[in-house]
Amino acid sequence: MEQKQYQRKIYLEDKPRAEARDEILAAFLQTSEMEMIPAVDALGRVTAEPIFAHVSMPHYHASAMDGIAVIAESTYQAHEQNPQYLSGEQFCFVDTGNAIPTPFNAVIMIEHVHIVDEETIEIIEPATPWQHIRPIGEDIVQEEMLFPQGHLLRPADLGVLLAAQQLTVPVVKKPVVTIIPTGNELVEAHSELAPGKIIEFNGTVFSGFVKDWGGEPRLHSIVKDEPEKIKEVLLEAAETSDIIVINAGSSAGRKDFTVHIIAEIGEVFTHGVAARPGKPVILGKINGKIVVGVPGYPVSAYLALEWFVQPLICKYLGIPVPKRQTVMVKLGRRIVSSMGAEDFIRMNIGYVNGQFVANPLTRAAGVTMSYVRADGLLIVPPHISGYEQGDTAEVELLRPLEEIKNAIVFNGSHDLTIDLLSSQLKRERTEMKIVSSHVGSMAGIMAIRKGEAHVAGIHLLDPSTKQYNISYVNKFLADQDVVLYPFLKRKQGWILPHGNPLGIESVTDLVRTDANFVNRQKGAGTRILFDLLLDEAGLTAEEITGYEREMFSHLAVAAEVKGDVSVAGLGIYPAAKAMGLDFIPVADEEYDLLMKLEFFESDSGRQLIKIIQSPVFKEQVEKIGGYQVVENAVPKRLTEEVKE
Ligand SMILES: Nc1nc2c(c(=O)[nH]1)N[C@H]1C(S)=C(S)[C@@H](COP(=O)(O)OP(=O)(O)OC[C@H]3O[C@@H](n4cnc5c(N)ncnc54)[C@H](O)[C@@H]3O)O[C@H]1N2
Ligand code: MOO
Repeated sequence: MEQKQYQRKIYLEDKPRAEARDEILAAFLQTSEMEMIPAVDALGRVTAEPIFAHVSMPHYHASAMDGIAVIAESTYQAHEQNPQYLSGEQFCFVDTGNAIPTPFNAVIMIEHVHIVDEETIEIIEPATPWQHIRPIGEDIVQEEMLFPQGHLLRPADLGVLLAAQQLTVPVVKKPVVTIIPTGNELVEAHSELAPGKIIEFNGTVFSGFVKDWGGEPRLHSIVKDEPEKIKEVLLEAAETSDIIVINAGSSAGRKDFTVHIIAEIGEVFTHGVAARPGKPVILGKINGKIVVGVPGYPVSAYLALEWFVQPLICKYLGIPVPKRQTVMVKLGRRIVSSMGAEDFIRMNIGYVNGQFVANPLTRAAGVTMSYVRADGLLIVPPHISGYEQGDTAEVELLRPLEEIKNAIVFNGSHDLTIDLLSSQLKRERTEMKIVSSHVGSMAGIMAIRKGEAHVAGIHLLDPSTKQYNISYVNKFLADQDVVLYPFLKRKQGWILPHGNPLGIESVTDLVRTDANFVNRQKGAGTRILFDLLLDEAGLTAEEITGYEREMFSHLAVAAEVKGDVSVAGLGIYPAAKAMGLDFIPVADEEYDLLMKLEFFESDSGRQLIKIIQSPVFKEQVEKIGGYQVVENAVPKRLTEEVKE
C-alpha cells in the first residue's frame, strides 16, 4: 500500500508553558466518573462525594480505664479520713473498652481502689459523673461528615471509614491514560541489542508517574513509525481512554509525523513550548480526548509529562496539583540560560557550613542518570539569561530535605571509588551518603576554600617538587585550617587501543607515530601529569596532535580510544579496563582527600575515615585493580606546616 508522505515539520512554536497548559485544561472536558469500592482498598483514592458516618464511635458508653464502674453520686462522701465501702451491686469491675452497665455513670481507676475482699472495695476519693468514660460518639458521631468530596484518602482515613461502618465508598474513577511508545528503533528490554536499537523504557517510567499522580496507566506495545498504524492506535485509544500520551516523533526527524497525524484525525493546539528540555511537545485533541505528544528524549519526556499530564489527571480527580517543597540555594557555578524560554536544570544540592549549595548536572535530555541523581530542579524563568556563580536562587526539591542535609558534599576530581565509599557509608549509616560533582582537582580546592564542599578529591602533581597535592593546598589554602588525608595510590598510564597497534609507550612515541591524543580539561591532574611528561621529554604541546581535544573524565578518554585505533590517551587503569583497552602504567598517583579541619573532626568526617580504613572497603577498592588504599594514613594539617 502506498504510504502517505508527510512533510518534515521544521519550526516549532515557542508558546509559554502556562498558556499551553491552560489551553488544554480548558479543552479537557471529560466528566469524572464515580465508582463504589471497598473502603479497605481506597488508599490513595479521591472521594467522589461527601462521606457520612453510618454509626458512632464508640457506639456505646465505654470505659476509658481499667477499674470499677460506680454511680458517681454514691461516692460523694468518700474522703481520706472517711473511706467509703462499696459492695455487691454498688459497683462492678470493668476494663478499658468494656461497656458500662446501667445504672453506672463513672469509672474509678484500679490504682485508686483498695480491694478489701471479693465483694467489697474501699475508696477515699469521690468520682465525678462520666469520669473515665468515653461517651457514645466521643470520636465519631453518627451522620457526621467524615470527608468532603475531593479528599485524598490516607491510611488513618481508612480506619475512620471502617469504624463508622462505611464499608464501600464512592471514589473518583482513575482516569485511564493510554501510553503509546513509537519508533522503529525501539525494542523490548530483554531483546538482543544491535547498534541503533533502543530499549523501550519511557513507557514504564510514564506508567509510574501516572500511577503516582492517581491515574490508571495502560501501556500499549511498541508501535512502528507507520502513519496508518499510529493513526489506528490513536483512534482506538481515543475510544478507550480519558487521556492519550504518545511518545517520540515530536521533533523534526524524517519519521517525526505524529503532529501531522493528530492534525489529520483531530486538532493540534500546540507544537512547541518555550521550555527546555521538553520543547517539542504536542498538545491536541482526537475525538474529544486530549492527546499529549511527548518528546522521545527521556528527561524531556518526564518534564513534559509533569507539565501537562499531571494537571489533567488532577483536574479529573478534582484535586489541586501538588507543589514541590522549595529551598533557597547558593549557586556553585555560573548558569547560562537563553532568554525567551524557561530552562529546567537538574541540580545537585549539598548542605555545607549551614547553607545549601547547588551545582548543575548535565543538561543533556538523553541522560536519565542526571534526573535520577538530581536533588532538585532549578527553573530559570524566560526573562533572565541565567545566574552568576554565588547568586541565590530557589530550587524545587526532588528529594526530602533531610536526605540532602545529611549528605557529604564531595567535589574535585572524580574517582570510581567514591561511589563505593558512598554505598559503604550508607550501609553503615542509612541516613548518610555522598553526593559528588566532578569538577577537577583545582576546582575542588576552590570549593573547599569557598566553603561549598565538605571534601575534595585531588591529585595534582607539582612539576617542580614532583610531589602531589601539598604545594597546591599550601598555595591556595594557606590561611585556612585544612587537612589533607592520604587516600589512594592509583595507577595512571597510557590508555591504548587493544593490542596497542601503534606501539606507544611514551610521549615521544605519540609524536613519532603522529597518534591522535585525547587530553583532559585544564586543571585536571592527568593533564598536569601529561604536561610534565612533555616537559621531561623536551617536547611542546604544539608537537602533539589532539592536545587541544579536552575530555572531562577518564571514561570519556577511554571511550574515545575505544572508537579509533589511531587514538591514545592518559588516564587511570579502571577506565581502560572498563572499555577493554590496553594500559601501560606511567606513574603512581597520589589521590588525597582535602577537607576543612572542622569537617574532619565532625561526626560525618570521622565516619568517612572509619569506612576508608575498614577492611571491607579496602578489599572492594583493590578488587577494581590499579588501586591501593593508603595504609595507616597520617592526615596532614597543612596550615601548621606552613606556619613552621
Ligand atoms: N533537527 C532537529 N532535531 C532535533 C530537534 C530539533 O528541534 N531539530 N529537537 C531535539 C529535541 S530538543 C528533542 S527533545 C528530540 C525529540 O525527539 P522526538 O520526540 O522526535 O523523538 P525521537 O527522535 O523518536 O527519539 C529521540 C530519542 O529518545 C529516546 N527514546 C524515544 N522513545 C523512547 C522510549 N520509548 N524509551 C526510551 N527512550 C526513547 C531515544 O534515545 C531516541 O533516540 O529531538 C531532537 N532532535
Ligand atoms: O527540548 Mo529537547 O526536549 O531539549 O531535549
